[in-house]
Amino acid sequence: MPPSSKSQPQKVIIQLHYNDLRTHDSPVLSHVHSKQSSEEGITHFLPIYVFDERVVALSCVPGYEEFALRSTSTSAEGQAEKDEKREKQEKQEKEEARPTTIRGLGDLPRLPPSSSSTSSSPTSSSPSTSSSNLSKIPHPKTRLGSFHKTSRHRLKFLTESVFDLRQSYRGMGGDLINGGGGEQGGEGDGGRYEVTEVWMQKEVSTEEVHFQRRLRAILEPYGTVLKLVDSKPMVAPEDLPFGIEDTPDLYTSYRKQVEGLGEEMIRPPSPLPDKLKPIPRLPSSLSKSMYLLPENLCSTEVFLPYLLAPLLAQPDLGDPLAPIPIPTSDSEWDSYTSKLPKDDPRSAFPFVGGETSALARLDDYLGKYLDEGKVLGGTKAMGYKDTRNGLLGEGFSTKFSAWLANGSMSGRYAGWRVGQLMQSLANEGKLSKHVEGNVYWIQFELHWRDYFYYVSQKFSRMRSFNTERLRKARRMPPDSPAPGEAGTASSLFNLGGFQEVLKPHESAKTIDNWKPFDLSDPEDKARLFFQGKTGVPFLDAALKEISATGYMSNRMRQNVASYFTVDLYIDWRVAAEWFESLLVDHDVCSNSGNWQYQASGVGLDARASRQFNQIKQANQYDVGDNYVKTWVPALRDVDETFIQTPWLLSDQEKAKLDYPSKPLSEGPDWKRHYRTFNGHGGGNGGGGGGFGGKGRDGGGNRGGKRGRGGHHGHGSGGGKNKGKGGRADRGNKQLAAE
Ligand SMILES: Cc1cc2nc3c(=O)[nH]c(=O)nc-3n(C[C@H](O)[C@H](O)[C@H](O)COP(=O)(O)OP(=O)(O)OC[C@H]3O[C@@H](n4cnc5c(N)ncnc54)[C@H](O)[C@@H]3O)c2cc1C
Repeated sequence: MPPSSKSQPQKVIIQLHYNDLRTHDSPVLSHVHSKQSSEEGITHFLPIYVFDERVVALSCVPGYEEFALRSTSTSAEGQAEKDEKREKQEKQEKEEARPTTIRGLGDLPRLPPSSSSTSSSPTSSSPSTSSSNLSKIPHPKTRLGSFHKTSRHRLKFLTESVFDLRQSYRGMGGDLINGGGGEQGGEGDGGRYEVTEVWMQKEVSTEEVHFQRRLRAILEPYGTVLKLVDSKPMVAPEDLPFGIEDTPDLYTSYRKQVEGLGEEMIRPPSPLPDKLKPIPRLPSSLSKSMYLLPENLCSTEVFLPYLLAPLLAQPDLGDPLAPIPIPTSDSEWDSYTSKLPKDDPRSAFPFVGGETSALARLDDYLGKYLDEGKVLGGTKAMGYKDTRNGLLGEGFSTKFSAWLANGSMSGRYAGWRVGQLMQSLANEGKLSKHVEGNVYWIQFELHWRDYFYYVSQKFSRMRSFNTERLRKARRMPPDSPAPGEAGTASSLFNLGGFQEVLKPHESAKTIDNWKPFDLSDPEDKARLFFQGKTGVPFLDAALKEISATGYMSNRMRQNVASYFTVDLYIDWRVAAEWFESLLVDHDVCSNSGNWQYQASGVGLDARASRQFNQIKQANQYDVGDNYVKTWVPALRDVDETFIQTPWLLSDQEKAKLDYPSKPLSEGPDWKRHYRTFNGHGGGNGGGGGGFGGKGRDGGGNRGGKRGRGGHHGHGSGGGKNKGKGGRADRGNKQLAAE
């Protein structure tokens, strides 16, 4: 039983949400509401979400500027003064707090070991309108390319996810972050609170790891323990058949070993408690150490415009929007919402953020889960592998990635639901080999997500051991900063990537070959790439799509990454940063891991080169050239013979188009796939393949483009192209299978 005496402290567990914006399959909720936790006397549960100023531009958020400037000056004061203040603060906390939702921003609150609160201190909600003050708040940008850390697309998805989480908690009788008073704050009135534990999802990238270390140190003097829970992957680390440091370097070995776990591979999801433990009252002084978001700002509709304003004033390279100035008066703010960009109707990702929509998508794609091994529907999943290489519309792949990335969908739950669908189909006698291959492939892809998560950890750990070897390999003085990037502990962001750790001497030989970039130069190839001006319509379509929507299919991510890293051979990290900024589903391990994988000699790819033949890919996957027509309207009326290769048009015809006259780089094997080509084996599929041929990925796109203006392309191949095709083609086939 929870302690009832007023002199006894009430024990609180805090969950600090980050990339785990859900209540379903939450190990923290299960723990807090377990018998063990009740026996330990845990009486209250406080979930908090912190909009992180390192990744989200907060300069226009009402009241934040004042808070940030005040806390900067406070942090310069001496520790003794701080302690004195805190003592005073604790005394003050004899007052009662009004229900207020908190978003902590900036430094975490210094949580007093015990406190009770009685007074209200609502945060000002009038928007900050002075543009001179706004410049005092740092704007989060990426390191190499200086892109917004979080683009408008992900910001919207994130904000929707946070407020949806709040609704989920409210639906269960709780609240995200807090509410004192009323029904929720009634318990523990006049008592004292002891925060025994703070729980967070374990994060593995450098900045987050540093943050969690700092948090642990802040909490320690108060006797509060930071607990990290590894709730991101589909397969739990403790179930892996190897230690993280022994994670196989190659994906296929990783997957095969993990699949060897059989039925034990994916644990069932954590149960949801019927009723939540109450939230404690907040000390009124909290508003001094933590920015509290007032109730009236707690909706996407109201809050998002303040987050978007700094971004919309300075659109990044490639963004089709014209700049929208930051309002400078109350009346300008009043009309600001009407100027905000609408969602692009061409988007393949037309979804809103949050676990409500995540769970709806799971049902839509994997069927409605009724009971153990009983699932209703699941038609989309039954055609997953056949359609996953599509380019247009929401139906061609699961689209789980954005929810998985911010944790509003659990990876374990998604994988487990795939298993339930297979079980249900087997029970009903509907699991043909073909259907099984399709449904299973979703788990196959989810393993890629886990794999990048685990290898990122493995190599980050190895890297610190190998620093000396790396220094030697690159002939650097022993006391010089670690090779790669100063200040990073992870191999995810180093130019030499995982290979620099695995084979430092070989890596050192090629590392200086990567071409630099200068995004301020209008002719710079990286700049033109980000603007969607490569001159290759198939690629430009994808580059324009990601800028306009924050999403790009897996097929196109591979193509554009191959072009940037192999054909253009520009420092892959700046493109990875551009993706980081834009993607609604940005995930640090999947993004950098995949970029490294595409960049020759950097990632964990057994192949020496992964060069895609962009023309062959366009012929095979851009069914009816609709992808190019959708995203590059300037080429909509170009004849199908030239729409994928407009540089082959006459100068006169080219001059009529608002489109680059030639590609930034033309691939070595492209010509034989040009639709103007009258030689052997042209058209789709190249030598021996033909329209995707027997390639394992062909699926929904297979046979999509037939009989183009009398050009070849039914894949009979011939002459020197007959047979297996070039190295790049073999790479494509392998990739398509993955
Ligand atoms: C250069 C590059 C950058 C990428 N950056 C990201 C990223 O930041 N975040 C991200 O989630 N994925 C990334 N991917 C992987 C993949 O492209 C996306 O996961 C996928 O396109 C998302 O759409 P979906 O959910 O419909 O995928 P589906 O085809 O339906 O796949 C189901 C799930 O499997 C996982 N998955 C599939 N392919 C991969 C892969 N190659 N690597 C890791 N996980 C995978 C994802 O969680 C995905 O949601 C990247 C791929 C490339 C080539």
